[in-house]
Amino acid sequence: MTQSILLVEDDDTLRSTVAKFLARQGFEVDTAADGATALERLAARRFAVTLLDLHLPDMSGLDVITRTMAAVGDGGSAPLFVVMTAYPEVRTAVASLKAGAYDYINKPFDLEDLRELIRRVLETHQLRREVAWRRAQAKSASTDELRGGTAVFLDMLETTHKVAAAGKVPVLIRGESGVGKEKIAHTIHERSMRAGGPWVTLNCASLPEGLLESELFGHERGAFTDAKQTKRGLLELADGGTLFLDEIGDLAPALQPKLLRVLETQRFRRLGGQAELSVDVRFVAATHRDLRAMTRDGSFREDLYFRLNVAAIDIPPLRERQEDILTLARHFLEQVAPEIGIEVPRIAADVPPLLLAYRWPGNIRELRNVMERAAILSGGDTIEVRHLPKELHDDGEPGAAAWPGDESAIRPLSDFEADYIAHVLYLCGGNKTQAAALLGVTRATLRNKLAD
Ligand SMILES: Nc1ncnc2c1ncn2[C@@H]1O[C@H](COP(=O)(O)OP(=O)(O)OP(=O)(O)O)[C@@H](O)[C@H]1O
Repeated sequence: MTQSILLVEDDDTLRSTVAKFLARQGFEVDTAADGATALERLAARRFAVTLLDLHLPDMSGLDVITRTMAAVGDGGSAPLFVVMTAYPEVRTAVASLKAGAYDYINKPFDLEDLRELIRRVLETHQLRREVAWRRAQAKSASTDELRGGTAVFLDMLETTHKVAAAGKVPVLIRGESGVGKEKIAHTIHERSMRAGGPWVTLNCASLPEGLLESELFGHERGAFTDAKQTKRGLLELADGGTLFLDEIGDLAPALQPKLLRVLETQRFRRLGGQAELSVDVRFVAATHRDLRAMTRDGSFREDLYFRLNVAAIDIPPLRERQEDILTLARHFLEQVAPEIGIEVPRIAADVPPLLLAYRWPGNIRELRNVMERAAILSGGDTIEVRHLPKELHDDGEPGAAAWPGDESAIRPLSDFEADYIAHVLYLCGGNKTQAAALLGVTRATLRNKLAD
């Protein structure tokens, strides 16, 4: 792949000599003779390396670095600056390294030395990305592992790992609500060579069309009434990394061709902007909808569907991988117990059959909620049937049989109280002070009731 270099130098002779030399080395070279042009070029596209003179007619090279770094922000991937400085200016060189430059070379320099420096900078940068990638891989394997051991799940995981390694190929993840689409998407990012780059997410159903568009593409100052400042869109923030588009089936028809264009060209314009910006982004989309059917009724563009669907991953619903239910249930108990300050509860023998028989319409997210609620209610002891929500007793009919039909089924009042306390605690994310306030009791009373 041809690598691009931006050369910022106001001395015409030096600029043209270095530019020609670098072009002969096989680099694609772009030039700027002042700071303002350099900033424009840097905002418009990514360069493998930017060679920067510190003395520019309109600003110092240091300003160029500082402003670019500020515009990139924490999440973005910063350009690699190599500063060109006259020999007595070592202190300025040090200042530019502090500001974010990668390396520097003293003027006058030998062109061969420059070539060697650029080679080294590119190599080190690549190595750093790889180290970040390996670290992220090791971390994701140890701390936030995906749980599941059924054949369908392992198959799906194998596809995920293959897809992760497949360069920039767009991925479409399909599955019911709560099956783990976002988690799989994140796994793809973490197991890819982009792991060291940004991970950015956008829920296409979360914002009205206009806001979503400016969120994605960014806007120039004055693009619309409220656009007081130029804003970089998520596409720019995801440069060098992965952009996760959740609920892609909800993307407004007007935005579909715009997204298609970015997918195809990796180029776009900010709202109200003239300049074409280019990015290096991998797209991973997810949906619980049947996009194929949506292309037939015209609500989703067929070309966009085919473009997204280059690699597809189907996550099976939880009820189709029953053996994973108990593994996940235990996993969530182990996860939540230290968070709410209890021992990991045991599970009574009559609970697993109910967990297995239930259809889990909300899939893994619902299972996690049920187990967290039950853990709170159990107080760290044993999780019993009464700690499970009603839906699990009479599958899928919440509210039905709320009151017992005959005397033998009547439960003590304290059971209902305990259920209700658990529910409120659950709503408060386990925060006892908040739950006590809502229930109109003191924290001590709540603690006693939980201990009963
Ligand atoms: N294999 C798994 N092992 C452990 N936890 C999982 C697994 N899959 C999903 N989860 C957890 O289940 C919850 C739901 O997952 P996630 O948000 O990825 O689902 P989703 O399909 O994207 O949901 P939605 O359709 O609502 O956006 C999260 O808390 C996630 O951490």
